[in-house]
Amino acid sequence: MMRTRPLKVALLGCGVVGSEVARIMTTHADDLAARIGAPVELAGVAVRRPDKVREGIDPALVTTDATALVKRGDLDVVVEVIGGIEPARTLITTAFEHGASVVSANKALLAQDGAALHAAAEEHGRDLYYEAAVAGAIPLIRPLRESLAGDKVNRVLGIVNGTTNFILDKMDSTGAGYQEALDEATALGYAEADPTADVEGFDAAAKAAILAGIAFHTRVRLDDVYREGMTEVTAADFASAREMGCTIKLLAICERAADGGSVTARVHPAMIPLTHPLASVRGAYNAVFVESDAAGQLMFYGPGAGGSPTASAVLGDLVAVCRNRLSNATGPGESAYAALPVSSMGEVVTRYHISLDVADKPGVLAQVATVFAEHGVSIDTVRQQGKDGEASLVVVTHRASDASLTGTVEALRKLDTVRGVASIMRVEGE
Ligand SMILES: NC(=O)C1=CN([C@@H]2O[C@H](COP(=O)(O)OP(=O)(O)OC[C@H]3O[C@@H](n4cnc5c(N)ncnc54)[C@H](O)[C@@H]3O)[C@@H](O)[C@H]2O)C=CC1
Ligand SMILES: N[C@@H](CC=O)C(=O)O
Ligand code: NA
Repeated sequence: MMRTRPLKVALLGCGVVGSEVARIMTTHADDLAARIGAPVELAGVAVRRPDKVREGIDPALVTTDATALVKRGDLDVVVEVIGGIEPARTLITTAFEHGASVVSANKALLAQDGAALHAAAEEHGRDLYYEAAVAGAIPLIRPLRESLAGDKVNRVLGIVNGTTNFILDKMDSTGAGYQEALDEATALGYAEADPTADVEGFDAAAKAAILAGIAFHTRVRLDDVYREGMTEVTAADFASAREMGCTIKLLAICERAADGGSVTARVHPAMIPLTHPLASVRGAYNAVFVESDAAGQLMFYGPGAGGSPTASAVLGDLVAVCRNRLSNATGPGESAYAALPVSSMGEVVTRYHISLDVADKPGVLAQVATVFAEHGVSIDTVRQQGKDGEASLVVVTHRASDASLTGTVEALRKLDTVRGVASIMRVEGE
């Protein structure tokens, strides 16, 4: 039966995502009411620039005082799509204190302060939902939190940043320059307010922290995630990748150790075979593999960024949270009972593609091979190309620990015959 008193929703932030949330709340109002069992009313919209014309939003609802809005006391749900740490964190905790549940898209905040925010939600008997925070429109948080709650997840691997996938895809497929591709991603609403978060891997690392925490029922913070961005990926790297039948993607990889006693989480560019499903993820799309004991391998794929796709995830959470309000229930909170330590990057085991500039003379290959052997890193293939007394040597290893590889590279740099290490890239997905 439909309740007549509307559920009151406040929107904090009306940018790329917020404006789409407001639009869909209006255009789909009847369907949302039918699905929830009560109408949903936009009770206030906090913005930074009040003079901006916002189509479809009653100017009487607009305020620059987000704090007063969340303190009203009559709100059922606060949707936080401002981004960043403050004032978002204080606004969310204030919303809980004043009786509202919260839907957020803020991965940076959740990766840093997720535990405290979950605790605040629990203390006040309210919900904290954030499907939009990881991989945009793709349902991933809810499947991990709910659908896979009876299984044991061992690995989560994928592309979780739309901006960098868009840039890498353009560089690979059209030869576009980095800045040109980044400007386009920004204009399309994919990039963070400060795109450094995207290109330096902070955004993907925040998402990896959130995914690892939920998947492994443990606490993983942004600082626990090893991070390398994609700003150093060059056209030459793409050429090398192509010669190996690979492309380059920025991956987030969260793994449970084989003995189950610890986890790792990392973000870095990696070569993957063109035959791997992740290689064909184009533009701002994301794709994530989840591997678990009982289910085996699952793949989640879809738009990972952009106003409308992200608003879809926010609206899905809004419906879920509103339903919970009507039944005086709350959804699952934080599950961190496993309390697993997060191991350092040195313990991660994978394959490597190393490109060296070396002197083109007899014995160099043997010297280089000896260094690899001394560090216990087994070589899979070597390719050498000579040019005017110099040569480029490309070594692809078998699986080795990151610590052994780091030791190998340090020793290689000390060889007189090695002029430089042109690039080191991990090889995944084989
Ligand atoms: N754009 C995207 O594709 C996605 C964004 N997100 C997340 O959604 C959130 C919002 O992102 P966007 O909409 O892209 O950013 P945006 O920069 O377009 O929008 C944020 C809005 O908040 C406003 N704002 C800033 N401080 C405020 C304050 N104190 N009070 C009221 N309004 C304030 C800004 O003026 C701006 O209009 C961020 O946490 C972002 O990481 C998540 C998934 C995808
Ligand atoms: N900047 C982010 C937005 C979505 O999370 C991205 O590009 O993925
Ligand atoms: Na999502």
